[in-house]
Amino acid sequence: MNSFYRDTWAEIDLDAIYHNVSQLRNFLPNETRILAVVKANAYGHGDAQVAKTALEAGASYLAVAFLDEALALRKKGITAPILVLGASRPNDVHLAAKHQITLTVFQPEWVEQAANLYKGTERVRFHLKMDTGMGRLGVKEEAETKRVIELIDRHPYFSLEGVYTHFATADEINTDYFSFQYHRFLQMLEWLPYKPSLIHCGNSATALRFPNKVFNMVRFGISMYGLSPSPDIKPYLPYEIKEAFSLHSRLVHVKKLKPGEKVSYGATYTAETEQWIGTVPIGYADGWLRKLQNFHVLVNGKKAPIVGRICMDQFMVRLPEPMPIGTKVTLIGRQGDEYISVDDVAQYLDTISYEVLCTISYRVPRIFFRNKSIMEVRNVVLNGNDYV
Ligand SMILES: Cc1ncc(COP(=O)(O)O)c(CNc2conc2O)c1O
Repeated sequence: MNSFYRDTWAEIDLDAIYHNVSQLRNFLPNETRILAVVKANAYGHGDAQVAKTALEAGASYLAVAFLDEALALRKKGITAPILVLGASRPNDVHLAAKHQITLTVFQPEWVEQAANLYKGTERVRFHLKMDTGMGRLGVKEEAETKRVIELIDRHPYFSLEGVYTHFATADEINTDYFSFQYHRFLQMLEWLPYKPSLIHCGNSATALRFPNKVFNMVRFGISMYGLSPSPDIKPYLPYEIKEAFSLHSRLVHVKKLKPGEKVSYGATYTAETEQWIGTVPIGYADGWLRKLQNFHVLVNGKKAPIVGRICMDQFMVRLPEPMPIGTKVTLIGRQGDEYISVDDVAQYLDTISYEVLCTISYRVPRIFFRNKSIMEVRNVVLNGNDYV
């Protein structure tokens, strides 16, 4: 088990991941498959570890953003089907074939180029992306849709396994645009000369709010990590989900400031009274962003304000009382009766939980807990990303 040499770490509760996926498994009809979205290092939680846990809990498909992420999972021994949700290059189709990775298609020209370039005899699976109103990727017209399918079917080793769309507003209270996209999807599905085996449209919000509108597979992301797709729909979630991510550090320096003394770059903070200041070894290069100045962390179960500018690798807090070096600091998570959620950090930053999670950088080692005990430590700084 490799270690780390700065007292800052993230804790990933894989039991929470297992709980969230198995709850969805019980919530959905038995025939509806669960695809676990593990792109962006599983939203910062650890791609292979989350993938394995989600598969144990009932997921049967995985999804990533681009081909490199899929190849990385294969290198780490993941053999389950993987869908690349984003664009890929026609000349990389041989890699998808070799590693049994499913690609998203949405341009006739792409399929034509891939068919001309691919000389292998291994099967390549595709999911056709339909743009029903997300305005990002996908076919929009009947002619291009039929052309893509015709070109796939014409190739001896290409096969259309799935068709899908993505909703722009499934996490909003108002469902007008959601309904517009859903009905557009129904219309566009009528263009297909046949129904592929997998039809999917639902992200977490759709799966949890409209389980009867997901066809036969859901793409489960944010709520697998225990977070509501948005604060607005949190009261309407059908069952309890558990946050899997927490972030911790330890005080490395404690000092008493006299009135008038300053803290950090720009000397923007001035002690008005005699007070105790602690230094915490995590900064914006770890994804703990400068805009979090004046937010708070937890020390000895109490809130401690972040004072002065956040530095690249450290920040300072005003302590409620003198504390020893090594005192645990919780930036996201629980101490006693106090809790700082990913959503609290997102709200303070005027962003969303997804971005907070994905921003905690590779510099922060991840400690993985399963059955409430440490199963591994992943330190990318020291061991690179190939560490399994
Ligand atoms: C195509 C697609 N399907 C499913 C999901 C999972 O959604 P969920 O995490 O809400 O369950 C995403 C998330 N994609 C993004 C989430 O934030 N920005 C994105 O591009 C996605 O892009």
